This record gives sequence, C-alpha cells and structure tokens, in this order.
Amino acid sequence: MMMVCLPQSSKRCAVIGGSGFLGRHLVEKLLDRGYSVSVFDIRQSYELPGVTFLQGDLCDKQALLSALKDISLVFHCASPPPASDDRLLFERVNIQGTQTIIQACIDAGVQKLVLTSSASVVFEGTDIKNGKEDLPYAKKPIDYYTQTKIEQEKLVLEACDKQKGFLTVAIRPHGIFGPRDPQLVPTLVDAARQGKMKFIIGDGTNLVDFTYVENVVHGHILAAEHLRADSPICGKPYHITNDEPIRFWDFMSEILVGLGYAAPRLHLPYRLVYGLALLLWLLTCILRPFVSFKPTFTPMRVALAGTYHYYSCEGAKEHLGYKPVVSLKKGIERTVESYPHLRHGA
Ligand SMILES: NC(=O)c1ccc[n+]([C@@H]2O[C@H](COP(=O)([O-])OP(=O)(O)OC[C@H]3O[C@@H](n4cnc5c(N)ncnc54)[C@H](O)[C@@H]3O)[C@@H](O)[C@H]2O)c1
Ligand SMILES: CC(C)=CCC[C@@H](C)[C@H]1CC[C@H]2C3=C(CC[C@]12C)[C@@]1(C)CC[C@H](O)[C@@H](C(=O)O)[C@@H]1CC3
Repeated sequence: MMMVCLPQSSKRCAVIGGSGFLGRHLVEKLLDRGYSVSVFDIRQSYELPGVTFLQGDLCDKQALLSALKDISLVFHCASPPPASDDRLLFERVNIQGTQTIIQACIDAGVQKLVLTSSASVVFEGTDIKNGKEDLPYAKKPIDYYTQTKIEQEKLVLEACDKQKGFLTVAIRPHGIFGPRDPQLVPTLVDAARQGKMKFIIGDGTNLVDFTYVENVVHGHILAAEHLRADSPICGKPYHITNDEPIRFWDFMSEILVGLGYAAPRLHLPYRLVYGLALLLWLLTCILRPFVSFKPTFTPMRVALAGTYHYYSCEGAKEHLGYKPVVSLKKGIERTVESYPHLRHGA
C-alpha cells in the first residue's frame, strides 16, 4: 500500500473516540505505521502498549487541552451510538462537542483534524446510486444522529484555515463492518434469534455499500498524510467505500448464513414496513416517559434496508490514492470468523 513518508514530529496523534469500534482499529493501524498515539474517550475499553489513554468527555475543553498537548494530528471518531435516538445527547456531543474540539485544537496548536463523518449526511430515505460528494446535505435528515452529523461535518470543514495553519478534512464511510463491531452484526443476530429476520423488505434488489473497517482506517490515514496546505483535500469530504456495492439482503444473508442462521426469504412491501416503523417510533416517543422500548425496525433501518444507497469513491482514489485493501468477500469471512459467540446455538 502506498503511503506518504512523514517526519517523526508529525507522527504524534490523538484519536478522540479511540476506545470505539472504528477508533480502536485506527489506533492499531497507526501504531503499526509508527505513530505514537493518545486516545481520548469517555471510557477505556482496552489496553495496548504504546498507547496513552486519557478518559474524559469531549465537551470538556480543559480535559481536551491536556490531551492535545504536543499533538499535531487529531482524528475525531467519537459519537453517541445512532441507536440511542437521544436528540439532546447528539446535539451536545456531535455539535457542541465538535465546536469544543475545534477550539481546543486551535488553542493547542494542532495542525490537522480528520473527522469521521458519514455518507448518511446526504441520505433522506430515497435511492442514491453512485452518489458523489457534491450531493447536497439531506434537507430532511432521517434521524437526530444524521441531523447532527451534518452540522458536525459543516463545522469541521468550515474551520479549515490555511492562513492559520489549521487543516481539516472529513471522511464519509458507509456501513462499516468488521470484528468487534458492536452494532451491525450483534443487532442482526439479535433480530434473527427473535425470529425477526425471515423477511426481505421490498424486492431485495437494492444495492448498498458495506465497508470493511480496515478500508475505512486506510482512508483516514491517507487523508491525514495527504492533508497539506497545497492539497485539494483541505476542507473537503471524501467517501470511503469497499467500491463493491452489494444487494442489502445478500450481505445480510451472507452474514446470517455464515453464522448458522437461515437467510430471509419472504418479501414484505417496503411502504408498509416503513409506515409501521414510523408508527412504532411515534408510539415510543409518546410512551417514553412511562416505558422504555427499543424497536428493532426503526424508520432509519427500514429505509436503509429497502433503498439503494451506494457512493462513488472516485474522489478518494484521485486525491488520496485510495484503493480498498480488503475485498468484501475477505471482509465478510473475517467478520463471520470473529463472532464465534454469536453463532447459532452458541
Ligand atoms: N459504524 C458505522 O457503520 C459508521 C458508519 C459511518 C460513520 N460512522 C462514524 O464513525 C465514528 C465511529 O463510530 P463507531 O461505529 O466506531 O462507534 P462506537 O460507538 O464504537 O465508538 C464511538 C466512541 O466514541 C466515544 N464517545 C462517545 N461520546 C463521547 C464523549 N462525549 N466524549 C468522548 N468520547 C465519546 C464512545 O465511548 C466510543 O468509544 C462515529 O463518528 C460514527 O458516526 C460509523
Ligand atoms: C433491517 C435490520 C434491522 C437489519 C439489521 C442490521 C442493521 C442494524 C444495520 C444494517 C445497516 C446498518 C447501518 C447503520 C447502523 C446499523 C444498520 C442499520 C448506520 C446507520 C450506522 C451509522 C452510520 O453513520 C451509517 C452510515 O452512513 O454508514 C450506517 C448505515 C448502515
């Protein structure tokens, strides 16, 4: 894989959200590539030689300032989980927290900030085929998570200032999967165990992107290493995908069958399921003060399961020299092998 060589001083970096799924894979690869890494996260989920952990809330500027001392490069991949559906939490962490990170980076003399955004910032629940980065932000974002990811990306890209020597770029991954993912495979298996994965929503031909975590990490590191004042990537977003769109339901079936569960077979009309999911979501909002109930089929999940949403990564190929390093087939194999505890009957 082609990477740019950097002087040792620029190899000190911080990963905000480094205890999470993507963050930890990023930390491991950065160590392999000779970076010295500090993790700033609200929790510490592992220990690794060569990594300094600082536990704190990214909304706390003083805590951030201590973590960013002598750091030239920051990766920001922290977010509350999309399933939390908590508007105030998303606003506090993704919007106000990101403003705090930008300010702390500038005050601490950080030179580069790489944000993990999401391709969903342009998704409104209708088909996107080979979407490029020039698609407009969703006018009606499908949930609070997406709404705040849009604001977060705008803040980071607008903060790019070549004169001040503070450079920013955003990576927009889509459907990250791989070992230790707490979201996609566990939710899928949970639904299968409850007998909820018998149905295909829609006709099942919709193509989508699922991106193996190591490819997402590769895109982040390339972005960091190409981020210079004379580079066209300053202040820009880039899609990072596996470049192999797959039918949503084929991907789900491969994971399910790989783990010993039956693949979904029966078809349900998309509009019917979306309407039911919307109704259920409204009900949970109304009943929230009395009962806490988390439906498996949220409007966002149903929209993702029943529409096309795949993106072009030509921009990343041209400006970052990006090319996926792990194929979809290999990524699925590695993912299935990594979840022995979620196998049918385990
Ligand atoms: N998983 C996906 O499919 C996917 C796709 C596109 C974009 N993303 C983005 O990638 C990033 C990483 O996602 P992930 O799947 O690794 O999630 P994750 O939940 O595994 O990791 C997020 C990390 O952020 C930390 N965090 C949350 N609130 C914090 C706070 N207030 N202060 C400090 N740390 C805090 C969490 O403790 C966690 O370790 C997120 O920005 C997410 O929006 C994820
Ligand atoms: C239909 C159903 C309940 C399937 C189970 C799997 C889903 C839990 C899973 C399928 C697509 C996933 C996905 C995300 C979360 C988990 C899924 C809905 C994201 C919404 C997570 C946040 C990211 O920013 C989104 C992105 O743009 O990449 C993800 C899109 C895919």
